[in-house]
Amino acid sequence: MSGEASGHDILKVAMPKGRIYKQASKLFREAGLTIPEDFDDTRKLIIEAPEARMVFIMAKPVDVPTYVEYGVADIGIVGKDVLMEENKDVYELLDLGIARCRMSVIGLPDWKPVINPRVATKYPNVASQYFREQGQQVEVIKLNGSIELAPLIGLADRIVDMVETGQTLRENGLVEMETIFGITSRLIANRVSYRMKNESIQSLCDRLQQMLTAKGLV
Ligand SMILES: Nc1ncnc2c1ncn2[C@@H]1O[C@H](COP(=O)(O)OP(=O)(O)OP(=O)(O)O)[C@@H](O)[C@H]1O
Ligand SMILES: O=P(O)(O)OC[C@H]1O[C@H](OP(=O)(O)OP(=O)(O)O)[C@H](O)[C@@H]1O
Repeated sequence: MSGEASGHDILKVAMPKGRIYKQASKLFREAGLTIPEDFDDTRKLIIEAPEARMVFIMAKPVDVPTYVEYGVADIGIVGKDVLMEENKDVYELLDLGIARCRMSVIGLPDWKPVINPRVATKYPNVASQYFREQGQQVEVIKLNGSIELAPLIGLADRIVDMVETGQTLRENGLVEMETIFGITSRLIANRVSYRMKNESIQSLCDRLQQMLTAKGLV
């Protein structure tokens, strides 16, 4: 029987450490999966959930598509922002409706157009593509966090970053100029795993989808 697709395959799931994973584990539990009690507090990086027939791999969010593309994880949970930036060869299966925010162009309220403006961002591919499509030539500067600092201290004219409540913008006197796209977390799958473990992956998708629909989340 080995290698055959069945509804009982163990799924290796890449989970993003940080702000998404408590929301994701809540979703899994609401879909009826048994996730270990200490899951939300542990520092372990590989966590077995035998009753759910899953093994969780606790990854840095931006690395989730890499684990899934290489097949060391069958499926993963990741923000649309990371999917757009990383452009990996994975299937996007489901919109989980969690960690909702948006990718925007942000600047100081008195911003004036300049030739070849500098744009700071954690998402250089997203920013380059956006400004290219707008027909604007910009210099993109990659930062890894506290992106809102860049226009405040003169490193960049504008930034491309995520906005959720708008609190970070308000507290730093910045304004949202344009929204590029909306963001939620997605369930993704490795292409081979999706074929080989189709029944297990499809059954998980169905359970999650039913629960999300019942809760009106997507
Ligand atoms: N303010 C926010 N509101 C809602 N969702 C957000 C917000 N910021 C980020 N996200 C979503 O959560 C994902 C993970 O964000 P998080 O801040 O945990 O990761 P990270 O900053 O990449 O991790 P690390 O801190 O380890 O570098 C993002 O890819 C995005 O989809
Ligand atoms: O609209 P808000 O609710 O204020 O949320 C938006 C902020 O959240 C994220 O930052 P994060 O907390 O990940 O910090 P970092 O960019 O410094 O890593 C994002 O980069 C914004 O700065």
